[in-house]
Amino acid sequence: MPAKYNAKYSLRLNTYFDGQGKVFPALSLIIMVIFAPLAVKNLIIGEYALGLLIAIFICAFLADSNALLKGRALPINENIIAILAISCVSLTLFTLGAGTIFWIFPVSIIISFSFPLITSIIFNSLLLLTATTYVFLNYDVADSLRFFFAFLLTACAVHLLLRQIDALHTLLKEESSKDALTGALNRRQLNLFLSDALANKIHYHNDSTLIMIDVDHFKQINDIYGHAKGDEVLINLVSDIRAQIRESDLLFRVGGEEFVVLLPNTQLKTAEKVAQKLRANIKTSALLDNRTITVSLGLCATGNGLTQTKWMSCADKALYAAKQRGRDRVCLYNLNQNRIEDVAA
Ligand SMILES: Nc1nc2c(ncn2[C@@H]2O[C@H](COP(=O)(O)OP(=O)(O)OP(=O)(O)O)[C@@H](O)[C@H]2O)c(=O)[nH]1
Repeated sequence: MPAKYNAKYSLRLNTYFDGQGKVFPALSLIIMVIFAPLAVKNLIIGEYALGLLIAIFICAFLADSNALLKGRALPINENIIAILAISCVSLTLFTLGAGTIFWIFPVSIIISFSFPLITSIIFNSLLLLTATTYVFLNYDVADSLRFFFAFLLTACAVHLLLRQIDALHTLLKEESSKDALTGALNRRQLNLFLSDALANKIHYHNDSTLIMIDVDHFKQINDIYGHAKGDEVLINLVSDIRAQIRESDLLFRVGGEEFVVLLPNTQLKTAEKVAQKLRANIKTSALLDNRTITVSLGLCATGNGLTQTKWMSCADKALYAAKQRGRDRVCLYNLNQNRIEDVAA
């Protein structure tokens, strides 16, 4: 996956929504409604320290939520927010008494949803320790045990639920990034990776090369052998290309019988050899019994001032030229001289 997906947001709950930052602002509204009156109440009854702590927690949470909503880095570390929340509910429990013990549960659930597993175990253990200590000091051992296991059961149930959500989320992301027929990455992914490759060129001067591949006379294959056989050819073609390229190279399906291979950190000269290898290999592969299938390929490497659209259009022009010049060949778009050249076999 491109770095874009993970870089900005470390909060678990937010990653389910692709970092759109809408979950925490909603939570902050709920926290305002619940915690603001509690802060005011404590200040009125003279519990200034607790009142102030709750007010600080609300402000910190609002600041982070606002940053998430605007797509900025968190001004206050999320671990500090969690420690503030734990301190607030624990101190409230010790100050206002057993009636406030119920707040431990929603705070624990929010922590589980927000933090990676190990961090949430640490924070929840802290919460459990302080609350059980309160019950033990004010009630008896049996009540302490009852509370301890009720909390543990809640935490385990939430954890199991989160594992399911995580698995489904991963599956959904994978499915939505791939073409259903061939399993190649889809066009949306191509746009993300192209912009990463262009950024790489701008910041680190690393070249990448785009190879556009189109099956020759594919309509004939469909017409003669049927659509199902045509599909089979596309599936075989993808596994054939995959077998020829490196792990770090990326294969996308961008149209019916049109594919793109992105070779990150690869200069044009190397890409020319890869393209010729792909062409020769596909020609000799048994993609469809008794029939030789060929492809035409268009190449374009990153250049200065290149945009995503221009990059794709130059590779497309090279592919079009390869078709025009007789198919089963590789052409490249020379950005320096703005012209299309044949790539020697
Ligand atoms: N089997 C199958 N066929 C598809 C799929 N997507 C598009 N096609 C077919 O691919 C064919 C593409 O035909 P054209 O664009 O005319 O290109 P071509 O016949 O390959 O000719 P050249 O590209 O000029 O060599 C069309 O007949 C489409 O119906 C698909 O998912 N499966």
